[in-house]
Amino acid sequence: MKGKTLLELRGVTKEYCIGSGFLSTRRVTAVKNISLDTRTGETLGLIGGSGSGKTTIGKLALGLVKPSQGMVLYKGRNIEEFKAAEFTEYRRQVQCIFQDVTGTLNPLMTAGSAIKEVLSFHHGKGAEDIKQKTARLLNLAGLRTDIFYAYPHELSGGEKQRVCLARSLATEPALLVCDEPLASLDISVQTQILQTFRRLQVSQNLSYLFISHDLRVIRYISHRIGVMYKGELVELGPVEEVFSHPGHPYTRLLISAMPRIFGGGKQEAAPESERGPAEASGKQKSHGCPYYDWCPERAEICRRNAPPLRLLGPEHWVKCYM
Ligand SMILES: Nc1ncnc2c1ncn2[C@@H]1O[C@H](COP(=O)(O)OP(=O)(O)OP(=O)(O)O)[C@@H](O)[C@H]1O
Repeated sequence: MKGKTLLELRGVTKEYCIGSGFLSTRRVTAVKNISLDTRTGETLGLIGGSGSGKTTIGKLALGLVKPSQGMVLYKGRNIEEFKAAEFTEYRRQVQCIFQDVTGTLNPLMTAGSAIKEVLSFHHGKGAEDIKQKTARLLNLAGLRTDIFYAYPHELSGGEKQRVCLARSLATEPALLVCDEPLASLDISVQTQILQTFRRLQVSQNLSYLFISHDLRVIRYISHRIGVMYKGELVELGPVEEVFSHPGHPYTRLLISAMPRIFGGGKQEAAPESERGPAEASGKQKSHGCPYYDWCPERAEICRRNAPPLRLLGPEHWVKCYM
C-alpha cells in the first residue's frame, strides 16, 4: 500500500549551537544525514531513546527549524524555496499535535472558541457555518458537542487532547506530526485516542508522522517505522517486517526489552545499552557506528567506518554491516 510521497527529508543534518560567544559555543548534532518520507494515508512511526532526535525530525517536518544540511521537501518541493503564500498553505496542510495539551490550549478560551478561531483564520466563512463546522469537528475527534462551551480546566487530559485534534483538523490537513501525543494519558485513554487516530486516518485520508517512546503504540498505529539512535536513523521498514525480522542490534534490543521497559503501562529507565557510554560521558563519536560500544555483534570495520543504509527486504533498510 504505497501512497504518494507527501513530505520527504533528504540527507538532513541538524546541528544546534549551544551557548554564545566565541569560546563557549558548542555544536550538538541532533540528527545526522536522515532520509525518510511520509506518504498519503500512511503512518510513519518514529521510535528511539531520549535525545535520539525524534522531536527534531518533527520540527524539521513542520518547518519550525531549518536543516543545517540537506533539504525538506513537501510534495516534491524544497520548503525553503516556498514563497510566503506557499509557506502558509504548507503550514495549513501540515499540522501538529504535541504532548503538552495544557500549554497548547488557551485557558481563557472555550473549546469551541479555540476551534472557531482556526476555522475563521483559514476559511473566513460566516458565523453560522463556522458553528456547524465546529460541532462536526468535535464529533470527528470523538467529543460531544456540549464540550463547545467548556474551558480547558473543565476537561480531562484525553478530552483536551481531542480538542487539540479537532483544532488541527480544522485546517483540513494532509499530514499530522504527532509528537508523543499520548504520553501524558493513562493507558485506557491512550487506546481510545489511538482508535480515533486510526478512524480519522481512513475517513480524512490523513498521513501521520507519529513520534513515540512506546513500541506498543508505534506498532499499533504505524505502517512503516523508523528507529532512531543518537541522531541516526538505524532502521526503516514496514512495521511487521521490522518487528518480525529486526535488522539492527539496537532494534532487537528495544523489541526484546519491550515488556521490561514498557511493562505495566509505566515506562522505566532505558536499558544501559540504550544510554551508552558516549551519551553518559557527554562525548560524541565523530566516525564509526554510533552503536559500536554496546553492540554484541560489532566488528573492527564498525569502529572505523559508519555503516551505510542497506536494503534488507522490500522497503526495509538497516544501517549495519552485520
Ligand atoms: N533547541 C535546541 N538547542 C540545543 N540542543 C537541542 C535543541 N533541541 C534539541 N537539542 C538536542 O538535540 C538532541 C536531540 O533532541 P530531540 O529533542 O530531537 O530528541 P528526542 O528523541 O525527541 O528526545 P526526547 O524523546 O527526550 O524528547 C538532544 O541532544 C537535545 O539536547
